[in-house]
Amino acid sequence: MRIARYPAILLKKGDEVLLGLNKKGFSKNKWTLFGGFLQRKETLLDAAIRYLKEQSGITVEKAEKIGKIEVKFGGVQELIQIHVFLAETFTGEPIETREVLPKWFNLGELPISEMWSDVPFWFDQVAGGKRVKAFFIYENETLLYQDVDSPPPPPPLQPTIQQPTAVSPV
Ligand SMILES: COc1nc(N)nc2c1ncn2[C@H]1C[C@H](O)[C@@H](COP(=O)(O)OP(=O)(O)OP(=O)(O)O)O1
Repeated sequence: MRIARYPAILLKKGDEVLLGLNKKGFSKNKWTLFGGFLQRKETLLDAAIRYLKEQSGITVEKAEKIGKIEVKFGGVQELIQIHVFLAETFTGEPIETREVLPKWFNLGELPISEMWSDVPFWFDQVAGGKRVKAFFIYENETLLYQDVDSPPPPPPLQPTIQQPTAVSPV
């Protein structure tokens, strides 16, 4: 099965998140994270940052990989992998582009009815900084199946400490 990789970025400012209303494409008329199809020779992070800039005018220097959302549509031999990044430090003001209308939403007031139906199953976790891994199956626009998992954070990197070798008494 073909895998389509989509880097996407959630920008957070206090209790608000920036979403984009897509004016065209697969997610037309839906509010989504900023993102799109991964191009050749790009890392997921570089592409997520690029899409945010292109679609909203906002610049971020760093973002944390926080989720992997997999989506399968019935009858389509393709797995959509949305690689979600979270960013909380940015410069610039959102500007409308030809493709996307960006808008800040309070976390308690998301436009759920105008978002993909999988979003309520993982959005709060990601916005709260918790890692998430999820798999969804759609039939057309109807969500048929969901499996949501919250993997524990990776262990902190430990410096390798060389244990002193025991000296045997003479
Ligand atoms: C179908 O399930 C989806 N769920 C969620 N939560 N988000 C999705 C889904 N499909 C796409 N997205 C996200 C990925 C991106 O961040 C945006 C825009 O995606 P879209 O596929 O519309 O992107 P385009 O670059 O416009 O691609 P096309 O030109 O191929 O339509 O939504």
